[in-house]
This record gives sequence, structure tokens and C-alpha cells, in this order.
Amino acid sequence: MITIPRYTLVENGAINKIPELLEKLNLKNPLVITGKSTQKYNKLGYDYIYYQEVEYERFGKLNDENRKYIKESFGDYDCILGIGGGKSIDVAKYASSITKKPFISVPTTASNDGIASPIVSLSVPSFMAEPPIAVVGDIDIIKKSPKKLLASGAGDIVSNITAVLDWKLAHIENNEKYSESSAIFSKTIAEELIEYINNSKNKDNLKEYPKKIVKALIASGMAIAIAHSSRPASGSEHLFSHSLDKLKKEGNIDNKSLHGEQCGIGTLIFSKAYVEEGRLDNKEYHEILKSLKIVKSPVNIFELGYDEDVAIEALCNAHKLRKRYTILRNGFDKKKAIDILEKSQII
Ligand SMILES: NC(=O)c1ccc[n+]([C@@H]2O[C@H](COP(=O)([O-])OP(=O)(O)OC[C@H]3O[C@@H](n4cnc5c(N)ncnc54)[C@H](O)[C@@H]3O)[C@@H](O)[C@H]2O)c1
Ligand SMILES: O=P(O)(O)OC[C@@H](O)CO
Ligand SMILES: [Zn+2]
Repeated sequence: MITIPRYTLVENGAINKIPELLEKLNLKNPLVITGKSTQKYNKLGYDYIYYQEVEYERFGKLNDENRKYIKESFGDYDCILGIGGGKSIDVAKYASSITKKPFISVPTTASNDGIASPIVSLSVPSFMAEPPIAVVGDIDIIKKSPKKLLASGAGDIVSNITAVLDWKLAHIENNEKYSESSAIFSKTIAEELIEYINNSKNKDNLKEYPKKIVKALIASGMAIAIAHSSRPASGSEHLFSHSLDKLKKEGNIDNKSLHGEQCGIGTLIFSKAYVEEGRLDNKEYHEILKSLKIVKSPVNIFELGYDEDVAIEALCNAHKLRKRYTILRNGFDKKKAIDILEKSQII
């Protein structure tokens, strides 16, 4: 059974409609999970907790002590609101799935497709939870959020192009289940956004971009819900991003590169790899590159804040991050990694 958000409110001032939405859903006592810089959007003064304070690692081990923690933290509330960026929303979604309380997603920026997806990506691999019953995207707030975050959203959308190519390749070479309808839906979301961005110079100079990127991210989350898998939106490009995250963690690298920015770089790498295999037209690679440049999302490893060795190591390890068949197949060796990183102008 496919579940997607029952209500999506994407408009100026949407956040002020939360009380009316709660009433419609017969919910009276929400708990807000938010970030330090986004608590200010909890304008109605609902009880709140910072996502950094939620001990979500305890959700995975339901012994008596952890059950007690969950009951004490969430027991009195009848729903959970995630107000903020990707982590706030992810932690709120996780808490909602553990407590079986409805989850409402209130993105205050547009940085990745966790906004409306049923996926929790606090770990690698991610896991399937429940999608929000409602998404409240206040354009007045989102359009004023940091440009870096809004640009990162484009990276998490263009990634659908290579994700869908990997999914189809897995079906052809590895006999994996594949949904053409979900794949077309996911790819079209990316193509539409790329087309808008690449033609924006002669139109509105990206004035509509905040609204377009929010809607694209919501739609991408729905494609995941329809496929009941992150396959339509996560392939080799995400494996590269997760591999970078692993290097950051292990090497204590203090680099604030965002999920979407990393996925944008991954998409350039693997769209070029698909061009090399004759499975993608080079024109599509250039359209992706142009769109990321226009929104000012990083287009090489140096703009992402790393040196070339990190890019090479992340690429050589990417296939190990999860059991997901992609164009990486059994992994790129160092020679192939350097070749494709050079051809895709990443190093
Ligand atoms: N579930 C999914 O499908 C999925 C997919 C990708 C990533 N994620 C999650 O998202 C996280 C990455 O999210 P992210 O890229 O948003 O980074 P983030 O959540 O780590 O940081 C976002 C930052 O932007 C700030 N912010 C948000 N809105 C703002 C606003 N209006 N004005 C000023 N600052 C604002 C937040 O307070 C936060 O500090 C990952 O760690 C993962 O947990 C989930
Ligand atoms: O399953 P993963 O690779 O975490 O992907 C989820 C989301 O980031 C897709 O955009
Ligand atoms: Zn993603």
C-alpha cells in the first residue's frame, strides 16, 4: 500500500496554518523537534526539543531502559513536528515511526528530499519509516534560508538522473525489480528542474526557484514512497556522498559540505561514467553541470572543500557503502577513479 502525505501546504505564510491543520487532523498536543537556528519558527510556542538532544541511537534497541526513555520523551504528545533542515526532519520522522505518532514535516529550507520521503537517512544504509501525514513548506521562510542550502536541494534532485540509470542497470544486469513508472516520475522531476534553472536567465532569474525546488523535493520523496525504496533517488552518486561522509567521520574532517552538494558532485561523476558507457548523451551531462553552476552548487571537489585524494578515496570505496547494484558494479580501481574524476572535471 502506497502512503504519501495527506496534505501539502507550499505557500507564503504556510507556517501560520499549522493550528488549523492540527485541528483538521484532530491533533491537540504536538512536540516540535527542531534546530537551534530554527526554533524561532516554532511561533506557537509548542513544547520542543533540539534534534541534537534526542538520543535516537536508543530507538534501535528497545530494551526496558530505552522504552522508558521513549515514553518519558514522547509519551504525553499526540504528534511530532519536525521544524528545520534535514536533520531536524529526519530525527522527527524517526521518533514518529518509533512512537507510531503522526509526523508533520515543516521544512524551513529546501536542501534534500527527506522533506516528504518515508526514508530516515541518519544511518547508511537508510531505512524505511513512514512519510509525513502533512508537509508545511512556508515559502516566506524557505526563500530567505541560506543560498547554500537551497542550492544543495538541486544536487539532491539532479541525482535522480543517475539514480534511475543505476536502477535500470541493476534490472538489466542483476535482475533487480524495477518500476518504470516510478523511474519516469523521478527522472522527470529532475529534468523539469534542470530545464527551469537552465532557462531562468531569460525568464525570472530564479525568482521562482525556492518554490520549484521545494515542490521537486516533495515530489522526489513521493517517488520514493511509490517505489517503497530510495532507488528512484539514490544510486552511485549517493554512494559517493555516503563514502565522503564516512571519510569525514573517520578522518575527523571538519567540512560542512551538505548532502545535496555531495550528491551533485556524485551526479557529475556518474553521469560522465554513463556517457563513457554510451548509456547517456553527453548533452545531458552538460545540462546537469550547467544547472549546478547556475544555482552555485559545487561542481568540483575543490569547491566542495576537499583535495583530490579525498575524492579518489571516496570513489574507490563507494561501492562498499551498501549492497546496491550500480554502474560501480564491483567498484572502480584507482586508475578508473582518476580517469572518470578527470573526465567529469571533479579533480
Ligand atoms: N530522509 C531522507 O530522505 C534524507 C535524505 C538526505 C538527507 N537527510 C538528512 O538530512 C541531513 C542533511 O540535511 P541538511 O543538508 O539540511 O543539513 P543539516 O540538517 O545538517 O543542516 C541544515 C542547517 O540549516 C539550518 N537551517 C535550516 N533552515 C534554516 C533557515 N530557514 N534559516 C537559517 N538556517 C536554517 C539548520 O538549523 C541546520 O543548521 C542528513 O544528515 C540526513 O540526516 C535525510
Ligand atoms: O537511501 P539513501 O542513499 O540514504 O538516499 C535517501 C535520499 O538521500 C535520496 O535522496
Ligand atoms: Zn539524497
